Amino acid sequence: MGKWTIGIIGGSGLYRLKGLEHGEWLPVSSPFGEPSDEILFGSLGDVELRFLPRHGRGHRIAPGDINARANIDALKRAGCTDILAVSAIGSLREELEPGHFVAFDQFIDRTHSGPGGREASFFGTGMVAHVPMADPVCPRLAAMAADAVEAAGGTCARGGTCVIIEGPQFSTRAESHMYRQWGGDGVNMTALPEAKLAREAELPYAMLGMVTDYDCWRDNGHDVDVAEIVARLHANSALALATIDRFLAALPAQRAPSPIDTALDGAIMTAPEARDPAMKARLEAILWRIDAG
Ligand SMILES: CSC[C@H]1O[C@H](OP(=O)(O)O)[C@H](O)[C@@H]1O
Ligand SMILES: Nc1ncnc2[nH]cnc12
Repeated sequence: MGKWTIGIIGGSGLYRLKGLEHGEWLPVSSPFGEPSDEILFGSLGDVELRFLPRHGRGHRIAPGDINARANIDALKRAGCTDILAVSAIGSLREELEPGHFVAFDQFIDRTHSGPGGREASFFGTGMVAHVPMADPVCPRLAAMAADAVEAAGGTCARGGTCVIIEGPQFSTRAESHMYRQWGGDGVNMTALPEAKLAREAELPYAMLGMVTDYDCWRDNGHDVDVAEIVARLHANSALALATIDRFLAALPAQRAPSPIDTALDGAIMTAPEARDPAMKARLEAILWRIDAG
């Protein structure tokens, strides 16, 4: 059993957290490049908190340019044990109305990862690792996030599949219909590769999607636009902040271990003597537990 240090990644409309005790924005450098912003260090009661706005304060960074490796590495260096990500999402289901929340449990990846774009792994040639992603979300965190939405007076679906598109354009109507046929419940541009990297960093991750719009599958002559999304984000911001407060307040005093804490056990394929030393050095924070053990 140990202490919680919760990393909150704020999406569109969530660039600051109010009410943190001794909250201080501090730079955290990462060998993977620049994180989206400084990290807000603070605490609420007994819980340590680290907050990072995914697009940077002022929403400077486009979805495809977010350096998710630097963000996750910096949160790991900042001591996080778990990550709760909050994101705007488009709804692919009639019953998921704007204003509702979804604690997703599955993702479908439609992003284009690779050099110069979204780097989707800390590992690669020189040190090869394959972590399990069958269940990309920590069920314990997701359930607590859904409880927190309800405690704050909101509505939250428990489970659902989010399709992560490359963006920055919204989907075509044909794509939106296809995502529904695939079983998608929501659509977003940012939860991946973030969730994959969190798993490689052995950080349990949950994604709370805030429905800002119906994606364009409805064929009712009203398609998604940014003005509608921003209005919804403003209307929902108090609920999002209250949800985070409730989430933190309801955490058990002690953190029981999660199987995700050891996700790298058995995942690294490269023999110790064949590992690239420079790569190993860059992976210092990700491999802390393994190297310390
Ligand atoms: C403002 S609509 C597009 C924007 O919103 C979604 O998520 P996030 O909250 O992380 O910004 C989507 O992925 C896009 O980044
Ligand atoms: N309709 C949509 N498509 C992709 N990302 C979104 N984020 C919020 N609404 C979205």
